[in-house]
Amino acid sequence: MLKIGDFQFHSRLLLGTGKYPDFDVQKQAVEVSETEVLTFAVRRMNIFDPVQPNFLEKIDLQKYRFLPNTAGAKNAEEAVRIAKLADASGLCDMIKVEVIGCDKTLLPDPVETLRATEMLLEEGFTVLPYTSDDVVLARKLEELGAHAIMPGASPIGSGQGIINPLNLKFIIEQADVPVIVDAGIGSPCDAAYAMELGADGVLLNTAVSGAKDPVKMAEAMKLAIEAGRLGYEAGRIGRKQYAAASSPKEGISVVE
Ligand SMILES: CC(=O)[C@@H](O)[C@H](O)COP(=O)(O)O
Repeated sequence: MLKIGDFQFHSRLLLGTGKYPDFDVQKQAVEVSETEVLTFAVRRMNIFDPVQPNFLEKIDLQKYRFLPNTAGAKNAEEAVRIAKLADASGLCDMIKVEVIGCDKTLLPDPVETLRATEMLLEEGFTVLPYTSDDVVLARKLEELGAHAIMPGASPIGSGQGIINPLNLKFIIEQADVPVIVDAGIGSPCDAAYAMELGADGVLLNTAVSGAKDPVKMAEAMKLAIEAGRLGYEAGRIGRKQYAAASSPKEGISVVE
């Protein structure tokens, strides 16, 4: 079970809703992924305009928890404003703090992310900050009271996978709240790797929505996250420099 604040989930996959070829493919991908948490950028979703087509019309709203993000915010005050807008829409169970500090890399602004997290916690939100893979910043976010920490694997939409597994491992080891690896996942092996490192979940979007077959990829991601988690729980073997025979001869009398 993945526990974030007051919520509990069977699925450890948090799925983004942007950039699908069309709403029908998106609906199928969401269903096949078995995700229980959908995330979307408040600025992109037509939550207040009933005339505009909206993906949310296609799905059973009761089946999901919503994690809107504050994409577009350049500072903490803007993030809080966007979060309140999301809250007013009724589609905000938790809020993902996303304060981008660099337009080229879309990496988060650490100072404003910290401030926004503090302000939103004071407002009573369940807060999941998207952060870089900075170990100290992750600890500070947790100390503030963040309900989960979401370090990036690599830049949003880059599909580069996990660039710094060591930092992710450090963040996971020190955290007492869930660690959700967010952004940059390119393929199922990246998602499985994140889970094998001990992550509690994975948030991804582009790897599914941009795949040649988003529905198949959604299923692949689901399976990869399950496999990675199982592998983590099973405990992998240690790495050795040299070979160790799979069928040891010790203790067996061999007739030559
Ligand atoms: C949808 C969302 O929240 C994205 O900002 C998120 O970070 C996913 O990134 P990828 O598209 O790289 O999976």
